[in-house]
Amino acid sequence: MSNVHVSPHPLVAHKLSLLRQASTEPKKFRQLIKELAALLVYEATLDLATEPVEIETPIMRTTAYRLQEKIGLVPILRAGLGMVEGIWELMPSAEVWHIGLYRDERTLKPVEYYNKLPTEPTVSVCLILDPMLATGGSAVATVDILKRWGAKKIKFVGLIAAPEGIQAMQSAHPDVPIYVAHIDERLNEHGYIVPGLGDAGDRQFGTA
Ligand SMILES: O=P(O)(O)OC[C@H]1O[C@H](OP(=O)(O)OP(=O)(O)O)[C@H](O)[C@@H]1O
Ligand SMILES: O=c1cc[nH]c(=O)[nH]1
Ligand SMILES: [Mg+2]
Repeated sequence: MSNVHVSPHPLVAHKLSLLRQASTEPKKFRQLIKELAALLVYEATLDLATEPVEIETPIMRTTAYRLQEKIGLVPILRAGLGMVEGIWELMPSAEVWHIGLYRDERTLKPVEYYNKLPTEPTVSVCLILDPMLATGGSAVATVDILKRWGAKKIKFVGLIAAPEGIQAMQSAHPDVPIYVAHIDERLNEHGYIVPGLGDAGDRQFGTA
């Protein structure tokens, strides 16, 4: 589990408790996803490389540090979309590359329906965004796509994971660190995370 990071932050726990509640309506749900994504990405980017840059403050010339790496945000449609905005506010120069996958309700296997990655990787770090890591099928498929594309450094940033999803990611892609707010108990017979929060896409987009 050394590559799995569960946020220790009390604000994350607090906001997650609000997000889980069935009574939280879509507008509030979207706001919480945005805020949680920003808090989690702070933890997921602690090891990004910086480089020195000479700058002029109003007082004197000095050496400051700027990000050296080009970051790509890769939201898995639909539910991952809600995580983009909060992170983009912190990293406005990040590129956003969408991957469209839905989980077949019967087989629980991911079905790809959208991929508009350019032919060559344009970023040095890819942050996959998806609130839910359930069986792990969607996350594993997205890492497969990004690795085939040529991405070298990939991280997964989510909100709630099931032990089954962590296990699947770690056996398929042990090199990809996982950042989440919480690891829940298990999956139910429909592949939903228990206790979870229900369907993250439906709850954001009001389609339940
Ligand atoms: O780990 P897995 O078992 O693959 O499940 C997780 C996936 O399921 C949800 O997407 P869903 O298929 O509901 O699509 P949606 O975001 O369009 O609602 C979720 O946002 C993940 O992408
Ligand atoms: O609990 C789950 C599992 C998959 N997708 C969701 O949105 N929620
Ligand atoms: Mg869904």
